[in-house]
Amino acid sequence: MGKLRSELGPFFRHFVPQWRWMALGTLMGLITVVAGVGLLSLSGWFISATAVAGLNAATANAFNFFYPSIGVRLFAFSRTAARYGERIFSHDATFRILKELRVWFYGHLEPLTPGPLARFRSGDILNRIVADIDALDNLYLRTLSPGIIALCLSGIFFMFLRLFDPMMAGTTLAFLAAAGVGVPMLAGNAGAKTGRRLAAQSATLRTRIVEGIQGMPELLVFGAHRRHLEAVKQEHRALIRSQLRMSHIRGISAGMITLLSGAAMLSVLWIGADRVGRGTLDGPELALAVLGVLAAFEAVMPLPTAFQYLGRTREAGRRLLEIVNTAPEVIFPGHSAARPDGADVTFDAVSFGYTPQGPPVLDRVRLHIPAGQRVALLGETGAGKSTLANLLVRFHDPDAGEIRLGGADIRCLSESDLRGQVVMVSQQAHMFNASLRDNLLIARSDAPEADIRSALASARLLGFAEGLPEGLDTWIGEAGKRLSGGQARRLAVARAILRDAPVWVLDEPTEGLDTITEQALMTELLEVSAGRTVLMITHRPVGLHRMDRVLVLEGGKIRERR
Ligand SMILES: Nc1ncnc2c1ncn2[C@@H]1O[C@H](COP(=O)(O)OP(=O)(O)OP(=O)(O)O)[C@@H](O)[C@H]1O
Repeated sequence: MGKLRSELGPFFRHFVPQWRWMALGTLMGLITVVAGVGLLSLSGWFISATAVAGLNAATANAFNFFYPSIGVRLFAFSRTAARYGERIFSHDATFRILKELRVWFYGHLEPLTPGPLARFRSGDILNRIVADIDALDNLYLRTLSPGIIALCLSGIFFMFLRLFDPMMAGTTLAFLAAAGVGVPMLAGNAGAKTGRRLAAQSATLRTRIVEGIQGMPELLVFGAHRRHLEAVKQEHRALIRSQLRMSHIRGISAGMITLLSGAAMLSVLWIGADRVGRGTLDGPELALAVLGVLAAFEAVMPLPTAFQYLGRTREAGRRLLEIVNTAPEVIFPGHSAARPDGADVTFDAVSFGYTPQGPPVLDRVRLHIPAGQRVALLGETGAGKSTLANLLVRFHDPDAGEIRLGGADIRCLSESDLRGQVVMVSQQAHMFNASLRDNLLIARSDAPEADIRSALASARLLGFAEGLPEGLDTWIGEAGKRLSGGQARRLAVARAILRDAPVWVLDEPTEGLDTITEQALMTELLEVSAGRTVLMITHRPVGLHRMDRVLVLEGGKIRERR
């Protein structure tokens, strides 16, 4: 129970704001089953009473057909209306809760980027935010609400039957308890392991499929697509085996409920027949009780499946909490505790390593870039240049030392203040599956057309953009696939230009460009970056002579190039 609470408890907090819709949905569900019981028992009583009354001309004339037939119509109508209302309110509540949960989960994902999130595969994260959150609908829609409905209905029906005969009422309650508590517990136990497996297996399958689609060109070129397909098939087979087992459990528990409802009817019929024989109950009342019992079992019918899938829901909850409970590497203060005075950048004895065991990537790095100075940073591949850039935008924090911007420790700056000061063009700048214009507007959503065009012109991309079929509104495809590598790079540079921040970090901005475009872009970059503080990581000699300083990162330390 304690484990259940720790696995699912954190999610219930998000249920509270929706309690009105949830209560309304549950109330409607209760009215539906009560009306079902009323409809069937009253109809049974009405038909039998009419038949009995018809046996004798005197009673036939005195029999009131009017009120019972109104009652039947009323129950039929209210059942239909309440069922409709129940679907609307309970689903509305569920979707609102899922929306809340998704936003909450996304809020926890953001600070984990890129550090701790790198441990997870993107398909897996997608699965958590979509399928695992969807699986939580089981909690209210299939467990909590039907559970409350079944409990209330059992109580109401017990009190009602007691009016006719306590023994019939007690027997029915015992059968309802067996069907509403016993069978769900059995189903819950039987489905717990498989349910957990089911959640894990569908996550693995989805992840593999997403990875297969992302890596399709590689798989095809290296002829590994058949092997990949075979792995997908195997995972699919395992998933089907689990689903089959869950279907068996579902079938068996539905059969058990049907059996119990039949046994309950027979028992009530048995007891009732005895009462009719003794004259304490009349025939139509017996029909009322027996058919009422049949209808009452509708309330417990959904419970075994809900409990059977609780294992899957718990696994989904565990997978979500695994991310939610991961501590972010970097925490920004809500408000800046200091204001940068200028745009000079200082690395003060900064050390950093990705793992505590290995040698540090940066070892007590000292670097001061005065405001407005442009610095090139060279170094062998793997030397730690991108790491240094990532520290400046706080993708990670140093293990030791301090990074200052305008004299202020960047850890004192709020996220928006830091982002407003430092812009980075990373090596793998992501292009969104949107128009070229939208890809630029993520840098400055209110940028006027003139600024967008000027940024594109500076990045040597305006001619190309204007030549596209729909100009700047042309869709650039998934991850910018409809752009060449060099065009995507220039678009990333155009973004930085549009952002207009005082400090620029450019991680190999001219990588993938031909020499002429590279030289033109460098010239333009040096022009538009005039007056800004620039840290440019590069492997290429182009434009180095026009930088204020050229530094080399080697063995975790920085030295001036001679
Ligand atoms: N997220 C990470 N987790 C663990 N190690 C990492 C991570 N990112 C980089 N490294 C390691 O840190 C070291 C420095 O990497 P970094 O990307 O900073 O080098 P770089 O100088 O920018 O290389 P390149 O010129 O090839 O881009 C490398 O040994 C790399 O394997």
